[in-house]
Amino acid sequence: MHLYWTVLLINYNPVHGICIHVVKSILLAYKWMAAVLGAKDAVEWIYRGEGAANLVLAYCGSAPKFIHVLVSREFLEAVEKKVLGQRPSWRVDAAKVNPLCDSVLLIADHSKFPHVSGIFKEDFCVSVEIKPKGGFLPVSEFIAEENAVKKKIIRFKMHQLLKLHQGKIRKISKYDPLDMFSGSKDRVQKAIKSLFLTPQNNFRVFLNGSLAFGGMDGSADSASYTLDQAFLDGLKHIIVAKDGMHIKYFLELIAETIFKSGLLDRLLEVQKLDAIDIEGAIHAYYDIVSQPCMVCREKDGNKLSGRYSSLHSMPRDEKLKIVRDYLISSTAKDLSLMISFRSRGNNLESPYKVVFLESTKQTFDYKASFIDLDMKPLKKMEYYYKLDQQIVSFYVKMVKDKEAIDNEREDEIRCLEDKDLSAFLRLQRNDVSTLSHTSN
Ligand SMILES: O=P(O)(O)O[C@@H]1[C@@H](OP(=O)(O)O)[C@H](OP(=O)(O)O)[C@H](O)[C@H](OP(=O)(O)O)[C@H]1OP(=O)(O)O
Ligand SMILES: Nc1ncnc2c1ncn2[C@@H]1O[C@H](COP(=O)(O)OP(=O)(O)OP(=O)(O)O)[C@@H](O)[C@H]1O
Ligand SMILES: [Zn+2]
Repeated sequence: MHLYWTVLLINYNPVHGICIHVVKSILLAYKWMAAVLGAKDAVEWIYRGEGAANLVLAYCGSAPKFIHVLVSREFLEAVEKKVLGQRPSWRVDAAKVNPLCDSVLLIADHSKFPHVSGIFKEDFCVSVEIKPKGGFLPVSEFIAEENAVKKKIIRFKMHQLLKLHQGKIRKISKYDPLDMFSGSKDRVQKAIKSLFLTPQNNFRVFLNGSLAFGGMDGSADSASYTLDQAFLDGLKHIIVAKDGMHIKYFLELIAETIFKSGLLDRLLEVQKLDAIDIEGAIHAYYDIVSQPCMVCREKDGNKLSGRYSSLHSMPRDEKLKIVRDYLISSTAKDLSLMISFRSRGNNLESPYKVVFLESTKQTFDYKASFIDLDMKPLKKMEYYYKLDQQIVSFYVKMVKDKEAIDNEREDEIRCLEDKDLSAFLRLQRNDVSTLSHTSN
């Protein structure tokens, strides 16, 4: 018998105008789904995580699998009440479950292997969730000179400074997406280690579907990254290491899988659909929504808008393609990758891909999936442009401030050196005179 573990996505009340497409797609199944979940059914749904738009619950009951599920207001209210204690308070304040939804979306739980009873005795499963973010430096000719730093420094790194300044994070991430997407095994390993050291909202580990490491709330600054004993004990079920270095080997396993699977190479291709950067795409956007181009209007003062005339004079379908590709790329820059592992043991019939971990000489089944694939909405384009400019200008300012501070420090050091030198010379002169006194 196959028992599928599923997760349930409940749309929040769209107070911030978020995501109604999930609800729309569910209504299609209305006619043929008979069961409606009631308040008592909430016990079978456990909190899995959440983002800005969705609250994600995993099914732990034994009912047959479904694809779309109708729900009652009572079920939604009971679920909201049930998980309240587990949700981060800032998420609770930011959004409520929409009690008017009459249906929710069931999707496969990618943090587990579907359980097939009788085949696997040791069903222990460890999963990682990685949000790799954008992994390439733009080369667009439309990037303004004052923003040229974007071609050298990855956005993630610049954004970290702004987030630190805004209090969204307490320390700068050690992670560099350029390592992750480098195609070099050593650099992928470095990226995984960095994620482990500073997971923020980019790295989580689940043991048998329950969060074991990293922040649950999806915020960039989750408080508890402590390694609890349960996590270490859990890893011992998967990784066989007499030297006790389970974490080291686990990180190697993740890096090996990412490197071998080529998953990020394919993701990078999609990210690169953003060929002309938001500084180019924004012009096409204004034309598509038939609004005057605010960027050209602003730049008119310094006679730079001519530079974008090639974009404004393009045929409409090309402009549409630019914007569509930009939004697809943005989705690819914000999605997460989930990889689940279990020890393969002697089972040769497994339908899953295999990875071999050289350090422990173990073979693992793995399955990898991308999650959070909701297409970014067109209306975000203006916001993307503003955020991009904010990130870059803040970074440039910080670098300039730092240079100024460094220069000031150098001056101070020079001054101090001068003072020390003259003090030293004075001392020497005194010594000489003392010496001459003594000799007299
Ligand atoms: O702009 P970014 O790079 O900060 O990405 C946002 C993410 O922030 P991050 O920097 O990864 O912590 C942000 O993540 P959090 O909610 O902060 O965990 C969202 O994923 C947001 O997408 P959406 O608005 O929910 O569709 C993301 O917005 P998009 O820009 O991808 O639309
Ligand atoms: N299919 C899945 N299997 C297991 N866990 C999942 C699945 N989908 C989502 N999750 C968990 O729930 C969390 C939130 O889901 P998701 O990112 O889709 O929500 P969102 O509201 O769209 O987030 P965002 O703010 O990034 O847009 C994920 O980070 C992940 O931990
Ligand atoms: Zn323009």
